[in-house]
Amino acid sequence: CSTDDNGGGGGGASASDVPGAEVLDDLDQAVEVEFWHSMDSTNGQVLNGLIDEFNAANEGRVRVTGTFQGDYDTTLAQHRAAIQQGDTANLIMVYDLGTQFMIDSGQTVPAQAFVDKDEYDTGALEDALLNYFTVDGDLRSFPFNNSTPLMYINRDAFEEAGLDPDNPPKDLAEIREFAEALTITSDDGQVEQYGFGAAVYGWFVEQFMARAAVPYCDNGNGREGRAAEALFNDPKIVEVVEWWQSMIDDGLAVQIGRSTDDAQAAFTSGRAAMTLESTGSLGGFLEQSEFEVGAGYFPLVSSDDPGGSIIGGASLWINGEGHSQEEVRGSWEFVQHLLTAESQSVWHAGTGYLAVNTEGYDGPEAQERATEFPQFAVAAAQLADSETSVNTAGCMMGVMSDARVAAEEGWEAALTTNDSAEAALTRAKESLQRKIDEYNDSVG
Ligand SMILES: O=P(O)(O)OC[C@H](O)CO
Repeated sequence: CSTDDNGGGGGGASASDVPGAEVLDDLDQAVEVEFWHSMDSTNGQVLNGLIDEFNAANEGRVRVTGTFQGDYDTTLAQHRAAIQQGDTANLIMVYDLGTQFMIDSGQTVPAQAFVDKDEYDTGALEDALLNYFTVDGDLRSFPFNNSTPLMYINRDAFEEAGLDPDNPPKDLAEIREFAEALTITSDDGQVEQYGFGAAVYGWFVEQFMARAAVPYCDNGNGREGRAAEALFNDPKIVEVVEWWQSMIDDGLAVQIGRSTDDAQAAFTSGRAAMTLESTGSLGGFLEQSEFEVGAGYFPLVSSDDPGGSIIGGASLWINGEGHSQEEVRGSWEFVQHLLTAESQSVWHAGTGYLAVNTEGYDGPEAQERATEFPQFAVAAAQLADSETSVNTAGCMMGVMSDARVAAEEGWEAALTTNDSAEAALTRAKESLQRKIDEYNDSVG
């Protein structure tokens, strides 16, 4: 989560001082490329299809082995351990929160080195994404599975409740209003369908703050200098957590906890008629739901918030340290395959992730999907509607993954103890401080 016009205050290595920055013209021997990623289920199948296609076209030259390493946190943790052991994969998918760490770690060949060497045309790549992954004027990683968060609805449930599925709720007050109509309780008092249910997921805290135009961390969201403090105990988030609590207390929302898998299951099983998730869940939702799935913009906290959303998902980093130049070249060739218009059409249509190469939207798979399911256009429209600002760029901080965990802990504590939302979030913020300080001391 970085933008060049925001200065890249977090700093880090430049394109020229990262190991392996010399990119070969071509390959003169066959190479194996180990690719660590976090895509499973529907998305994993689509990715495997793209890997197989590349391998078939490059037989005897480059062979990519993709391995699912677990969720984003787990993959990054494995990568940190691999750095210590000098045994990193050639190519790694790292989520938005790992961006600053990846830059600071100095293990990767900056994407810019490949672009410059091969005069690779980035013209078709989504501008907002290029901007997002550019720091100090250099593209640092390649966008691939990028997203914005959406409000998902069960269109059948909306129709049964007399609600218009083409107009999903836009803010917290409207979600509550809709949930009152959607919640169904049986004669014996059991809730058969909750109006709403979503995970206590720190990504949503980051997104609610962006939509309300408040920064997540200090020093211009970490872009004017290193972020030294998280700000997620902002009154806007206090309001979200209090609202969440009241939705559960009033029987309108199912209490889910921090598992996004549980939240997805609550939605696809019909237990919750509205949820919050990434556009990258759209393909899976369509596959797993027996009802018609609808999608709208991620909600505002209150109707007068300006809106905007932070780009989510992950990007691809090519490790240079400890790898031969042939492997680096092979990794780059595979990345180019993933970024073609043809691959992006398949990827977007299969998963719901943005087509990072915007020509992918014109591909046959993407066109067919768009005709059948207009929901596939919502994330791109939301991105286009988001003004680039320090808030929609997101916080740049080396311990962002710890910050997300702390925010979730504070939010969950407010839901499960007698602590007020403000007290729980403030305590969580304070518990994070030592990690921020230690990280900043370690990178100077
Ligand atoms: O579910 P994804 O891949 O869209 O990622 C969402 C968040 O950006 C992860 O930090």
